[in-house]
Amino acid sequence: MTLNEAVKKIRPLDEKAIEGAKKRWDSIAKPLHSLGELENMLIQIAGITGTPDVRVEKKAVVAMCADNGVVEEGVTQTGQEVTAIVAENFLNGATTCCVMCRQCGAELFPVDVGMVVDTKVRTDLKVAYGTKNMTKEPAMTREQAIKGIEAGIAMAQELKEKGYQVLATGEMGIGNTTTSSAVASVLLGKPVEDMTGRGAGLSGEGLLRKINAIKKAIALNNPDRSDAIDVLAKVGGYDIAGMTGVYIGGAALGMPVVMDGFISCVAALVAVKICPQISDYIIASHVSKEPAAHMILKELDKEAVIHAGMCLGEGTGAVTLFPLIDLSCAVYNSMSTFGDINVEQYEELK
Ligand SMILES: Cc1cc2ncn([C@H]3O[C@H](COP(=O)(O)O)[C@@H](O)[C@H]3O)c2cc1C
Ligand SMILES: O=C(O)c1cccnc1
Repeated sequence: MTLNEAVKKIRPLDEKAIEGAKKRWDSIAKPLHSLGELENMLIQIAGITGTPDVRVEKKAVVAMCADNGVVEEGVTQTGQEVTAIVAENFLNGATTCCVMCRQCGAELFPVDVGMVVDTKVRTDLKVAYGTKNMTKEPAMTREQAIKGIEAGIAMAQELKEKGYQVLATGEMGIGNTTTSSAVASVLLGKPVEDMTGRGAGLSGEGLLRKINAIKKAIALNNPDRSDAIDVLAKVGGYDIAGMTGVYIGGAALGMPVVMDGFISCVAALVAVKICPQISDYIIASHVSKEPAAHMILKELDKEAVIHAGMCLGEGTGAVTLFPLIDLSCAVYNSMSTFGDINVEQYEELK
C-alpha cells in the first residue's frame, strides 16, 4: 500500500461500536467511569475496530532501526555502532523491550529501515545506509522519506495479516532524539532549546553541541513547517519515518497503535500532520522524561496514563501499557453486570 492509498483508506471511528462499549462499561457492577482512562482506552479500541466486542490478545511492537548521519556532530553519548548491536539483540531477545514483551506476552519485530550496516535484522524494507548529516545537507530526499513511511505501512499490513490486534511503535537509532527535537521544534514552532534534552545520557557540553547542531540543520535546510514530509525528509530520520508509517498503516487498517516515548510521539505528530484523522487511532502510553515530551502530547491532545520518568525508547513505554489494557479488558469482558446481581445493593451507584 502506498502512502496515498493508505491515507485514502482512513475512516472516522465507528460511533455505534463506541456507544456499545460505553453501554457495556455503564452496565458493569462498579461505580460509573471509575476505571477512568482504562475505560476510555477500550471505548477508543471499540471505535477503531468497529465492534464493542473488544479483544486485544495479540500485541506487537515494531522496532524501527536506523542510523542518523548527524551523529558525526558529537550529539550522542555513545557511538553509532550501538544501533546495530541493539538491533541484533532484538532478535536474541536481549534488549529491555524484549524482556518486557516476554513478560507480558507481546511480540517484538525489529526492522532495518536505514542502518549503516546490514545485520541479521530483516533488510527488505531498508531505504538507505543511514541518513546524511543534516547539518550539511538534507537528511533524506522526499522520496526516501516517503519510502521510509511506506516501510511502516507495510509492517502494519503484515502484522494485521498475522492476526495482531494492537501495535506499538518502537525504535533503535543512535542520534534519533536529535532528529526528533529538530522535527518537533519546526512542527511546533518552538525554540530548539525548549525541545532538546539529553537523550540517552548526554553530558552538559554535549547538550550544547546538540542544540547548536539542530539549529544549524534547521537554518541550512529551511524545512517548510506546513509540510510534515518536508520537515521529516530534511531534519528527520528513517526510524521516525518508519514509525510514522506504522501509525498511518494502523489507521488505514483499523488497528490501534500505542505510542511510546519522545521519538515515537514525534513520529505520531508527523503522521497526524499528514492526516489529522490518524489521531483517533493512536493511544498514548507514557510521558517520557525528555523535556519536550509533554508538549508533543499536548499538541497531539493525548493524555498518557503512565508517568514513570521513563526515557529508554525501543517501545518500552508502550509495552508498559499492555498489561493495563489487559486488566481493562478482563473487567470489561468478564465482570458481572447490574443485571446479573442483586441490583438493590448497587442502586445508589446507578
Ligand atoms: C545501549 C542503548 C540501548 C538503547 N535502547 C534504546 N535507546 C535509545 O537511545 C537512542 C536515542 O538517544 P540518543 O539520541 O541520545 O542517541 C535511541 O536508540 C533510543 O531508542 C538506547 C540507547 C543506548 C545507548
Ligand atoms: O522518550 C524516549 O523515547 C527516549 C528518550 C531518550 C532516549 N531514548 C528514548
